[in-house]
Amino acid sequence: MYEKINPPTTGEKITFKNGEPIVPNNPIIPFIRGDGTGIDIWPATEKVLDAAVKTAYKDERKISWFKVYAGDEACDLYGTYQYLPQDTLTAIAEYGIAIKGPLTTPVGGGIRSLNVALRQIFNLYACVRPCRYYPGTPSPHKSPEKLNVIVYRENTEDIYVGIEWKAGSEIATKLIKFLNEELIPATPEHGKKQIPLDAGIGIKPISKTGSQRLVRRAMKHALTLPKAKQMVTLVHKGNIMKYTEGAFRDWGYELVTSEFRDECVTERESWILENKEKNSQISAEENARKIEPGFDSLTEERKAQIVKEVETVLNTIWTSHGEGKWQDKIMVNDRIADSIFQQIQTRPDEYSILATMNLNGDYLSDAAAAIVGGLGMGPGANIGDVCAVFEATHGTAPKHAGLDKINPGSVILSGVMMLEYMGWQEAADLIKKGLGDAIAQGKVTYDLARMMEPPVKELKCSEFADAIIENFQ
Ligand SMILES: NC(=O)C1=CN([C@@H]2O[C@H](COP(=O)(O)OP(=O)(O)OC[C@H]3O[C@@H](n4cnc5c(N)ncnc54)[C@H](OP(=O)(O)O)[C@@H]3O)[C@@H](O)[C@H]2O)C=CC1
Ligand SMILES: O=C(O)CCC(=O)C(=O)O
Ligand SMILES: [Mg+2]
Repeated sequence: MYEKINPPTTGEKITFKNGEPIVPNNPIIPFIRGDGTGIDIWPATEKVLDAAVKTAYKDERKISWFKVYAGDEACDLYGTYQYLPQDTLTAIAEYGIAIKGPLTTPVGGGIRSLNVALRQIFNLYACVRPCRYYPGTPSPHKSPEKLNVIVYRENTEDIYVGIEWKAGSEIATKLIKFLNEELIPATPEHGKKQIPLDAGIGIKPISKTGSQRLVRRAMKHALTLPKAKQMVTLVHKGNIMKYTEGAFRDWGYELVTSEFRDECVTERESWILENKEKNSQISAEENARKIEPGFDSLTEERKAQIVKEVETVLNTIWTSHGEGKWQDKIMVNDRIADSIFQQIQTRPDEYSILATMNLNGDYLSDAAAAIVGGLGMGPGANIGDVCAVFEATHGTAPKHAGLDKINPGSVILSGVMMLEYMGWQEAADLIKKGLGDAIAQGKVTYDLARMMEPPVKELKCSEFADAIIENFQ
C-alpha cells in the first residue's frame, strides 16, 4: 500500500463519526517534519507531546508517530519535484489526524503551496487559529491580555484556489478580451471599465456552501465558550467586493438566523430590541431611524425596507429574544476587514470568534499573533468533517533554520489543539501550564527574550521544550 514508508507496528487508527474523531488509547498519528526551521521545531514538539501524554496517562495512552514526507525532505526520498508524495496523502487519509511543520512556497513561479494543497485535498475547510495571551509574554502592546480571539478562516476557497493566469499568456489575453468585449459591456453597472491587456488575472470564488459551513463550525465553537465570549464577527470587505466578500457576510447572517435562531442575535436585531425595551411605544419608523445612520436622507424605497426589517424582527423574535433575553445569546456582528485590524488593537476585548474568508484570515491571524507575543505563539488547526491537520500559523522562517534557536511554541500549541481535539484534555492542560510557567520564569527563546524587560538570557529551541516539560509538575 505504501511505496517508501511503513506505519508503526503498534497502534490503531482514529476514525470519525458525525464529524467527530473516535480516538483509541494508542492512535497512529502521521507527522510531517517541515522545511526550514521544521528541523528544529518538530523534535522539540514531539518530545513535549510525548512527555505530556506519559505524565498525564502513564502507560495507558501513547501516540505512535508515523513519519510521512512533504516538501524538501520528500524530494530527497522520493525524487525531484516529489513534494507531496501519494504515500503521504494515503497516510493522512487513512489515519485521519496529522500534524505538520511549515512547508516552503516559492513566490512568483514554482510550485503552488503544499500547505494550501493539503487543506484542499482533504477538504479541511476551517482553519482555526486561536490567539490568546500567556502571562509574562513580552508584547509590543500595552494590554495584550485583553486579546483572546479565535480566527476561523475559510480554508478552501477565495484566491487560494490558485486559478491564475500570467500576464501576457495566451489564456490571460483571451480572457481579458472576452471580459472587455463581451462580459463587461453586458453588465451595465460596470460602465466603460476595461482591464489592461498586460494584466495577470486571478479568480476569487466565494461560495454559499463554503461560507456557510465555515460559519456553522464557528457558531458551534461559540456555543462551547463562556457566555462573555459567545460572539461571532463576520469579517469581510463587502463594501468593495459585493458579490464575494459581501455575499460571505449575507450568507453568514442567513445561516445564523436560520440554523441558530434560538441561540443567537445579530447586532442589528439587538439594537432594534433594545430600542423597544427602552421605549415600549416606539414606532417602527422611529426605531428604524435609530438603527440606520442617515435614515432621513435615504430613498423612500430604502426607508420602507428598514421599517419592514424592524417590524419583522419585532414580530418574529420579540417573544424569544426581547426583554433582555437577547443578552444571553451568541452575538453575531460583522466588521469590514480593514477596520477589524485596528479594532483588535484598540478594542481587543470586544471580539471573540472572527469568521473570515481565506485571504483576510491569513493576514489577520499573523496580526493577532503579533499582539500576544509574535509568530512563535500562534498555533492552528485545519479541520474538516473526516480529517484534521494541525500546523502553526507561521512559515519556515528559513534564516533561523538548523540553529536550534526558533520558538517551537506555535507547533507545540498546535499539538495542544490536537490533544484537545482528541479529547486528551489532561495532557493538553499540562503543556499549557508548562509553557505558561516557563514564560513566566523568563525561560524563553530569542524572539521573546529580545522583548523582555529586564533582559533575560535566551534559551535554545530544545531548551525551551525542556523548560516546558520541567514545569509539568
Ligand atoms: N503553513 C505553512 O507551512 C506556512 C508556510 N509559509 C512559507 O514559509 C516560508 C517563509 O515565509 P516568511 O514570509 O518568511 O514567514 P515566516 O512565518 O516563516 O517567518 C517570518 C518571520 O516571523 C518570525 N517567526 C516565524 N516563525 C517563528 C517562530 N516559530 N518563532 C519566532 N519567530 C518566528 C521570524 O521573525 P524574526 O526573524 O524577526 O525573528 C521570521 O523571520 C515561505 O515559503 C512561505 O510560503 C508561510 C506561512 C505558513
Ligand atoms: O502556504 C504558504 O506558503 C503560506 C500559507 C500561509 O501563509 C498560511 O496558511 O497562513
Ligand atoms: Mg499566513
